[in-house]
Amino acid sequence: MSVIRQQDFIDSIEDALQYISYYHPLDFVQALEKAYNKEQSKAAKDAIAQILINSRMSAEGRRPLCQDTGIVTCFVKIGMDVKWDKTDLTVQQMVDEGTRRAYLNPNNPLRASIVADPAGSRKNTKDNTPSVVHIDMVPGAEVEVMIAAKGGGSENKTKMVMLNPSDDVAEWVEKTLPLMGAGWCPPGMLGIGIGGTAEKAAVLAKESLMDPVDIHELMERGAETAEEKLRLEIYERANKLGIGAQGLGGLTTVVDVKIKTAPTHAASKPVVMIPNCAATRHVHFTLDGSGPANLEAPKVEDWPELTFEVGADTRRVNLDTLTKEDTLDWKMGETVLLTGKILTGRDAAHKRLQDMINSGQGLPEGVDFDNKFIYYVGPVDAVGNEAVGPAGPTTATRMDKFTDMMLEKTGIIGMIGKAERGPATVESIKQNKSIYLMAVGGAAYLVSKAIKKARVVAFEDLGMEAIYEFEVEDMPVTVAVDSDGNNAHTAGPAIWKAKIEELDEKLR
Ligand SMILES: O=C(O)C[C@H](O)C(=O)O
Repeated sequence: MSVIRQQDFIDSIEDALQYISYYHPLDFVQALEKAYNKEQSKAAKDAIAQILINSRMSAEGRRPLCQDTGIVTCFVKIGMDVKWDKTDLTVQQMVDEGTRRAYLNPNNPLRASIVADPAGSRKNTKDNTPSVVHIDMVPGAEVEVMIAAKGGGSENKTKMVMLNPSDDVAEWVEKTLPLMGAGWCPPGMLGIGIGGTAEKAAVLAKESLMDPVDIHELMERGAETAEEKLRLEIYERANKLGIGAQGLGGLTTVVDVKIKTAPTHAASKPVVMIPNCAATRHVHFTLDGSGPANLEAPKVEDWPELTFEVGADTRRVNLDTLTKEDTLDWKMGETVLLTGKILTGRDAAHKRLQDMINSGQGLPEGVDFDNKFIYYVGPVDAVGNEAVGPAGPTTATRMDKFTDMMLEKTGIIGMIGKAERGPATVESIKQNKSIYLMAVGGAAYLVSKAIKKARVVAFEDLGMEAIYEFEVEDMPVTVAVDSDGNNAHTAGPAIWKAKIEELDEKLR
């Protein structure tokens, strides 16, 4: 029997969430470094470089890797021989208390992303609670915790299917992965749950993502079980799709595939696939009654030292004098350095803008989109002398439904975000002679260094979803859809899928 102090548990949760906000797991860094060294697609290699540079900067600066500091997801395995020193708080309440403290930490505040009343008012709870807690009673006298901060962009791409018993899981993954686009910020991991019931498969998929990256070890020793064989097959088929980093086309889409299974009904084969993004964050600790968890800081020397430099001939633009005509010769794939003012806005702000425009109220006071770019972002609050905290792009695809309105009614020149736009939006960008630029998702701390000033101009009550004005200096972006409708997110993967087939042919 061991006695676990509630305070030790809460302190450990708080420490763990702070820790994973700025330390990528080292196994993931090493997997990304391998992918970087192997990558032949320039766009994908540059994106991985930015993710790795960002990762090192976050570890050094102890600031979040990504502006989306996630929804807390916690697996707690409680030994049957454990006794708590007090019983006033439930395990859910203890995890929530640790979460609250971690997210409101004044030295490294994390972004509060959780909204209550999801089908109604969607009001931010302001402290990132409640967390999602899975509790298991297990043999023993310890409490084992696996905790993650899961980004919304990758969670949104979860897929579930009830296959027929004889259906092939690898085939389903190969068919489904391209439909998930790039909003999950590849390269990352795929967690796959097979069996049980529908909800059991989802929990298995999520739990599988808590394991370290070890696919290369598996390749070396060879598969021994059906699950291991399937992991290798899916890893190979997924990477042959050519989706690549940020969906720009390239050799590495996934750095590992994890599978967990459970016995299921003879009539069923439930399968859930959950991707983990480039900002994969999780840690594992055990409490035995001797005090809180002691999470050792990794050595920053273990991160690769990379540089990302744009070419001397890169287009530099002054946003404060830019017009739509100036952007007409910007070409898909080109890097552009932005200096000047941009306005931000994401899901909740777009919805409110739409309501205001439709009701005849027009734009809120102080908001003038004329000849401006809108940046889809929800930043972390600033500390010290930062203008703003980590502020990487959010998934632009979610804003597709508002794009006609923004292009036709507000005077914006174009948009900045991450991931692909749908076919109708690409067509609308072409018709309106607009442009869509992308920044690298998962390089949020690096991106924030280009933001020199920030102020809220409207919708302050929306928290991180308010409309901000940012003043940026040499903010690097890539033209993802140009004014002729050329689209990097369809062209890149198609080119790299064909190149990978060619490379395979040569190796045969
Ligand atoms: O909420 C965000 O900032 C980003 C989100 O995780 C996304 O990837 O779209």
